[in-house]
Amino acid sequence: MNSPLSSALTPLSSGQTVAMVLQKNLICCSPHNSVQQAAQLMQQHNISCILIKDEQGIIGIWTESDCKKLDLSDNRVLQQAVSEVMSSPVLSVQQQCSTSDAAALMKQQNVRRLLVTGPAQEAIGIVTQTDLIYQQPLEHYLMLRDIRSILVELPLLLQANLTVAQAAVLMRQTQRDAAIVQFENSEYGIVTERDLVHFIATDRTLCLLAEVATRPLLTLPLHSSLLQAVRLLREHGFRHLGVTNSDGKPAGLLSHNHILLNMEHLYINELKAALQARDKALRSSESSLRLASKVIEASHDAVMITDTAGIIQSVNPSFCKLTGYSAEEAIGQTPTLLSSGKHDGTFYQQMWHRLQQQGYWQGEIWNKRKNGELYPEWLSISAVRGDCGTVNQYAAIFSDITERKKREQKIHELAYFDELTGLANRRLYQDRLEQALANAKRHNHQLAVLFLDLDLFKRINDTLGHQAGDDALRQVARRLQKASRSGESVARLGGDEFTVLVPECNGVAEIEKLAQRIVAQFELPFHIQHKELVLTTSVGISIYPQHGSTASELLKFADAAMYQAKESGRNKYSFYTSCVGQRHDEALQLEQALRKALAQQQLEVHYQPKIDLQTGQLHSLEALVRWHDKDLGQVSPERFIAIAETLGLIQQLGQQVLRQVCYQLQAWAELAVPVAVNISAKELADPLFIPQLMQILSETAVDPKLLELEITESCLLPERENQTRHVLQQLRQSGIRLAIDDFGTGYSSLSYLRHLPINSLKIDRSFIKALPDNTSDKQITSAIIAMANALGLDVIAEGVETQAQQEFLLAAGCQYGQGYLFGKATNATTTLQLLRQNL
Ligand SMILES: Nc1nc2c(ncn2[C@@H]2O[C@@H]3COP(=O)(O)O[C@H]4[C@@H](O)[C@H](n5cnc6c(=O)[nH]c(N)nc65)O[C@@H]4COP(=O)(O)O[C@H]3[C@H]2O)c(=O)[nH]1
Repeated sequence: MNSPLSSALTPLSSGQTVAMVLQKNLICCSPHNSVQQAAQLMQQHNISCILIKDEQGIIGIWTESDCKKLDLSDNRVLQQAVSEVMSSPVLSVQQQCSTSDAAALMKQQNVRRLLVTGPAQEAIGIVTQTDLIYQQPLEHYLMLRDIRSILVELPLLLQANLTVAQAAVLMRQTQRDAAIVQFENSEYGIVTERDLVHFIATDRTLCLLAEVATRPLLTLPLHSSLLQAVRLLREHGFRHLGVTNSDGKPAGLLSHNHILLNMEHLYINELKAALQARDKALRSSESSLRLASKVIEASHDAVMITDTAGIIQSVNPSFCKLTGYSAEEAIGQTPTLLSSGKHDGTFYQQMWHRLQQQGYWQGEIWNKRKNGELYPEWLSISAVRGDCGTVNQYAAIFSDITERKKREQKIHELAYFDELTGLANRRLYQDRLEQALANAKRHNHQLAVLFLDLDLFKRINDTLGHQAGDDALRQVARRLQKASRSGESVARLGGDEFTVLVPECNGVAEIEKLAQRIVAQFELPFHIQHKELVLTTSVGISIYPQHGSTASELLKFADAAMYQAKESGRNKYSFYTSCVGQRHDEALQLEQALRKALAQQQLEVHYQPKIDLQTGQLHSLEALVRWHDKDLGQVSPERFIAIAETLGLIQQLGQQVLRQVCYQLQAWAELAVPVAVNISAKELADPLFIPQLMQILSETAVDPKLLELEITESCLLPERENQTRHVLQQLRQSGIRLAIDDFGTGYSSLSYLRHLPINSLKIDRSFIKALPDNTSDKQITSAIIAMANALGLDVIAEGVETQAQQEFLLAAGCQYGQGYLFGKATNATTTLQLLRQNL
């Protein structure tokens, strides 16, 4: 049923059936009964209709409103058989019929009552429009509205001298179910359809209204609420009410029916509004749905909707992109389409169990793309329930987590592996060592730790740059892996330090072989940046349980043994002995003493002369730092300068030397002797170096031309070329001279030096040492001197110890020399004497 009423009543009386509201007192009469007899029965039972029943059952109905259809002026009509005036057939509904459907049927058939039948089609009662409407929650509507709010029809006003029959005619003609009767004394009464039944029953149809009409008329003012009107009607059991205007005159007749019809009208309007609101809500939820589907469409996550049997109903574009299947290929299939085969039946069973129990599952799962590629995904599945709570669908949302897993793997690798070489890092090595040690203790076997440090690696890093250094470390890692056997683990602890762990060994002989294999790996040159370089390593070895019983002891002792190997000439291996340990402790002592010496400015500068080879005259001095510790004695600068560099103390040390030299130059002002100072690469790279040097120069008022800075080739890192050139230019512009120290030991070419603002080259003493006998050294030295001269640079030979060396150098064109032949470095006082003699 789609009538407005049924729509109106459906939501308001949902769930109600006719059986709940019907009137069960069915009064029947025979078709042969007269109209008057039927009316008498109705009056007797105070009912508004009577059913006409024969042997077959109910054949018709006669109601109050049928009375006015009769010509009551003819008395014979009262004796007419009711079957002649009844309505037939009687419309009926089943008792289970909903009140809304019944209301709709009444409206459709324009009747006010329906017969209600039971399961065997037997008549069990009557339901009227009034019964139905009274089931609605009317109070709220009635209370809020007054009588004026409904259309009160103008009353049919009948004079009291009319007969009942005349009144019935007028009522029929005007289609009224009641009329106001006006009496002579301005009093009002009423006559209704129901009264007509009574008049028929009592044979008073020809009486005057003045005699039979009900009086006085029950009235309420227009402004009264409808609720008051309904209550009054119910109270009196009336169905009509006079409505008076402000002067008390009857302005209308309000019938029970009229109120109910209006209520119905109101219902419909209310319902229309409710339906409109519902439609609006629906539209907005549709637009929400559209929005949701757009979001799903645009989602970067793959979305797959299946029915409860797991059949794929829809997928979004990301699904197609991720899996490689088009929507057409996927829809209608089950998710096994994507199954990787990596998970067993139990996995999926648990997933479905959880879904059924909790309506939700999420986790990591491997699936397969259309091209067969397996990939990990993060999957969330939710059960989608309908309004009544039953699961209608499953929604699966997933994303490819390959990249995330790679990142996690990378993080894991970074935590345990060395990024540069791919070897185990210190942390992993430490873990492995602890584990191996526990194992060795449990099974009573030996274990060895080999500690490696590349010899002079810093030189590669410093002269060829970090890229070359990194290349070298990678190649070393590969060679160490080649030298070690399975089970032995190679790690890089940082810098140029490597370790090899032998978790189980049978004594020194076996480890010695491994150490030899490692050293041998370094026999062939390394190819780094198109250069062939020879790298060597020093290896220190400690063994459990002979040398130590904890991981830290074993590492410490292997490290100490490595130093021992280095000191005994590099490219060697050395087993730990207690005296090695002693040396290691000494290194620590040295560190502490150096810090103290710097803090207390205990370092002293000595001066070694540089001689003009042609004249034999002193040309200038080189400042060389000296440190005498009261416990350690005289410590060689090579040793403590290397320590100062690793401990980050070199800037402090350099500052102290420069300050001492400049104050000395100030003191020797009248001698105007140039002094060269060694500057390490780290000092030169320090942005504070120039400002601090300038500060010292201005503090001491020393002529910058008297100061020469000796820098090694390691200061000239190709990767810092621009910065270094800029610093050197600033120094040159201020008048300070620049020399390249230890020339020939690094990898810089003369053509490269040509672009730098330098004044002189110092040939490393290793080339001078074997002169003039060693032919290749002779050739190298001569070439350096010739090229330096060609470039307009001064050349000075270091470590000149013999007359022969001096003669060779002089013959080769070298202007200056420095070495024990001319004098060792001496303190300032002794140097001053020398200077005076020279003058
Ligand atoms: N065998 C031999 N050796 C000779 C001869 N003539 C000079 N020497 C030594 O050669 C080194 C020359 O200094 P270097 O090459 O700059 O090498 C220096 C320099 O690189 C560094 N150094 C010394 N003083 C300083 C300083 O104040 N600052 C910095 N950064 N480094 C310094 O320590 C290195 C070693 O200094 P020293 O031990 O004083 O060693 C000095 C000097 O005593 C000789 O005829 N035969």
